[in-house]
Amino acid sequence: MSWVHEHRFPDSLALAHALSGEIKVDLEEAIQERGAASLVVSGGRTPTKLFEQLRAEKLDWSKVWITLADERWVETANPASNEKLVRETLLTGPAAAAHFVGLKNPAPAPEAGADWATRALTRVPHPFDVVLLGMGDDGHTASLFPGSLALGKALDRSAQPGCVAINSLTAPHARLSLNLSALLDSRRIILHIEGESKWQVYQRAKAAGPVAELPVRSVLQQKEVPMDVYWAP
Ligand SMILES: O=C(O)[C@H](O)[C@@H](O)[C@H](O)[C@H](O)COP(=O)(O)O
Repeated sequence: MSWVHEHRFPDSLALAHALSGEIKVDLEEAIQERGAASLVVSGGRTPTKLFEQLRAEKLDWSKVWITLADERWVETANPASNEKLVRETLLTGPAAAAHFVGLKNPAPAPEAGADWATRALTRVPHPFDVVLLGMGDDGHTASLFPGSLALGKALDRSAQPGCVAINSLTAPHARLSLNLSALLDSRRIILHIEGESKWQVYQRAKAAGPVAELPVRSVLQQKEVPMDVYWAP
């Protein structure tokens, strides 16, 4: 699958150093060419080391816009909040100067908050310069979960880029996710996964099969946006 470039590292720190430098170059080039840069990040445990490296990178963060690939519908003070994770681990140090656009809003549920979040997303320069995705052992990425009733709507490539309320059958919290059209409204997608079990899921996802079974296939099988996979054991 020549469209996807794989990068394997001996450990997560080596990956974080390399990927941080890669993203820095992308953001600097965007600022140089268009006067602004945009980065979409995912939550979860995997990106913490990367965020700790990235926040210290020397670039004009005041010209960088950052948003989320998905959000759990909890208060932003809740430990499960992706916004909380990003504010505490990425938007500090030099990167504190970046502009952050969160997805959580006062709506009582993501279904009621989706339109607001979609409008908020338009404040982030797009096509997004870098979209950083994670993956679960069930093959979800962002909050595109297998078995979710809203998965078909979220994967509809004819839909306008935006946010979709989506609930997982297994993961906690109601969620809001960028739909596939929004994720592909980008110049580069990077899938950052760590651990042997995720590497095995990724190998399955690379093989042909239904996207609904392993929704990460929706970004692995597309040929619109260059894609890299960064992996460490
Ligand atoms: O809100 C989230 O949880 C993330 O956006 C989600 O897509 C994450 O990337 C995967 O669930 C992997 O999470 P871990 O890095 O914790 O394994």
